Amino acid sequence: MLEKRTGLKPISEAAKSEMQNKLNHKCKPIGGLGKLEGLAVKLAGIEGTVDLKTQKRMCLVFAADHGVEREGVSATPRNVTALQAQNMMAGHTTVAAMAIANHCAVQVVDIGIDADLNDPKVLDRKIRKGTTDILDGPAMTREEAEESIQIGHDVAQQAIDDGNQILAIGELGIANTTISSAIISVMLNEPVANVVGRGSNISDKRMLHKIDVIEEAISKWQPDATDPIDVLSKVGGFEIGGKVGAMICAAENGVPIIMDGFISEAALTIADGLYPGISQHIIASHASKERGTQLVMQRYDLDPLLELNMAVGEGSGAVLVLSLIDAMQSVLKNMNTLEDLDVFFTK
Ligand SMILES: Cc1cc2ncn([C@H]3O[C@H](COP(=O)(O)O)[C@@H](O)[C@H]3O)c2cc1C
Ligand SMILES: O=C(O)c1cccnc1
Repeated sequence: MLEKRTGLKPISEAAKSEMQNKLNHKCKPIGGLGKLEGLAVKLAGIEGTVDLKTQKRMCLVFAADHGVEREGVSATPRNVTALQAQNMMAGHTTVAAMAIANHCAVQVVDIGIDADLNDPKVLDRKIRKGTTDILDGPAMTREEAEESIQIGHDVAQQAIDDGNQILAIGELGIANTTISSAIISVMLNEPVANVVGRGSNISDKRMLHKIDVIEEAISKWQPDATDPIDVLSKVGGFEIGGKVGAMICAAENGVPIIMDGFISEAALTIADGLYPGISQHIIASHASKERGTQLVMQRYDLDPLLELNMAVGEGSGAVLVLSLIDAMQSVLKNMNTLEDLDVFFTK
């Protein structure tokens, strides 16, 4: 199913230089808006126009459970995934609260929660009730890995067809910083200890155990870094596949997609393995507190806009970037140009 895709919409170099030119003519020092100028230029390149379309936005939150939670790698048990999924659609989690402040809709997608939710607000695209414990077997079959990507693609396409002009992606899944570390370690060929972090705030002792668990799983199943679906199936998670599919779909449609923290980083390594260069279509929001973040950003030539020391996930960092995008829209619309005011630089 992956081979049949049409390909990513090319980045418009013309729109990028037109946007930079526009910003250079605003009545401010050249480059004065720093990374915010890069953000506007990148958005123009993705959308293929300087008339940015950003008003209608949605955060897609892929939620799933993980067999490896049984190994004691997290600060809470797995039932928090289901609890937070419903709490989120009621408007009361971190990303839900921040989305309200940023005029962003939130849609939770149950792609593998280990519970019967029966909540009409949660989109039911469950593959199965959580992955296999990666110490007992591969997390999922190859078919399930492909299905997870297809679901993410379908859900993102629906969001775009419904008129959303910009997407943010988040997740829920107790133990998903463990599997994200495994994926990043394999895809970047980095020792596990260089990428792993404290997730939802675990102790030193638990973190050492987390490293052991990941190393054991990688050595047991030998995921092949040249085959991203193999990596996703052996040490991945359903919500990561969902994010991969959403990234691919957005890039095909020329719709900007804002990644969140560490779990998005793991998804990016898989998406880039399938579509090299896809990071040009993706906005990096914040630098997650997890250790591997800098390695991922460097590898894919990304420069996160925010450094807030956050470790929540859910899409919280991605949604915060919407306020920066709104600020740039206002700059583009309301600021005078140098010519309007007869200002010239002498340097
Ligand atoms: C109360 C609570 C709310 C959360 N919201 C997001 N996460 C985040 O933490 C989890 C990943 O961390 P780990 O790999 O350490 O389990 C995911 O559910 C992620 O969304 C939460 C975690 C907790 C505990
Ligand atoms: O960086 C993240 O995305 C993250 C960190 C801790 C817990 N959940 C997510």
